[in-house]
Amino acid sequence: MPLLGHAGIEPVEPPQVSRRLLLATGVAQVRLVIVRAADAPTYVEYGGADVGVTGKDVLMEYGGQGLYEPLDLGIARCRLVIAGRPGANVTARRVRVATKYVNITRRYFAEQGRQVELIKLYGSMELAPLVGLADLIVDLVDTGRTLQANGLAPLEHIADISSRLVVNRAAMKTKHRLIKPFLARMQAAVAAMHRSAANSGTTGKS
Ligand SMILES: Nc1ncnc2c1ncn2[C@@H]1O[C@H](COP(=O)(O)OP(=O)(O)OP(=O)(O)O)[C@@H](O)[C@H]1O
Ligand SMILES: O=P(O)(O)OC[C@H]1O[C@H](OP(=O)(O)OP(=O)(O)O)[C@H](O)[C@@H]1O
Repeated sequence: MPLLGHAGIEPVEPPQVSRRLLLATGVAQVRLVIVRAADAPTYVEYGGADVGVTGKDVLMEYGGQGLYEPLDLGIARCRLVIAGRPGANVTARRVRVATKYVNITRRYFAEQGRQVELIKLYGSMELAPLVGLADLIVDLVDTGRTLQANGLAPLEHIADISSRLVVNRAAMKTKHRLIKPFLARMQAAVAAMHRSAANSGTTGKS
């Protein structure tokens, strides 16, 4: 929201309070669509929204070639890792891995020629190794506090994650005159955020 504000886009009612999912803004041609992070690529690919914001983890899991990804917003930074009990045997012949990122996980292990059994979960992955549901998990880590609180540790790094701006391919062409200056303003807002984070000694995490 602060980055959008920087780019001159403010919703007329605060989304944290409103129950509306389609919000008017101060700019006549721009409305805000409120969806779950995991649904953002679908809305943008199929034209339910021209532009979207979502995590790189979501985009990697979604896959496909349907979206432009012109800007790293540099917020919501974290890492996608394999985690398990410290010292867990990650090269055992057949390990069970619990995650909501089944596509990423399948790809990652297949590229390394490692055989795994995937268990799809929708959240609280850290619980799975504690109750013997899985040997390993694939999940996001920021401070590491959630892993630590559950007696787990990061074992392998898969990817650095942050929020990205995505754009519908057709809209990029047909609404170029609206989208191009918007992208430029968002880019300037991200640069300004990084400058002020550097000056105040913070990292730009959300
Ligand atoms: N600890 C974290 N630090 C930084 N960014 C994070 C962290 N956890 C999640 N994110 C980012 O926020 C996005 C949404 O988070 P998460 O996957 O936890 O959604 P959720 O809680 O399942 O949301 P919903 O229930 O609305 O679907 C992630 O895709 C990721 O990019
Ligand atoms: O390393 P930490 O700083 O502890 O952050 C990691 C936690 O953050 C994310 O969960 P989130 O808080 O988004 O909750 P949810 O996925 O269960 O909704 C992720 O799934 C981890 O559980």
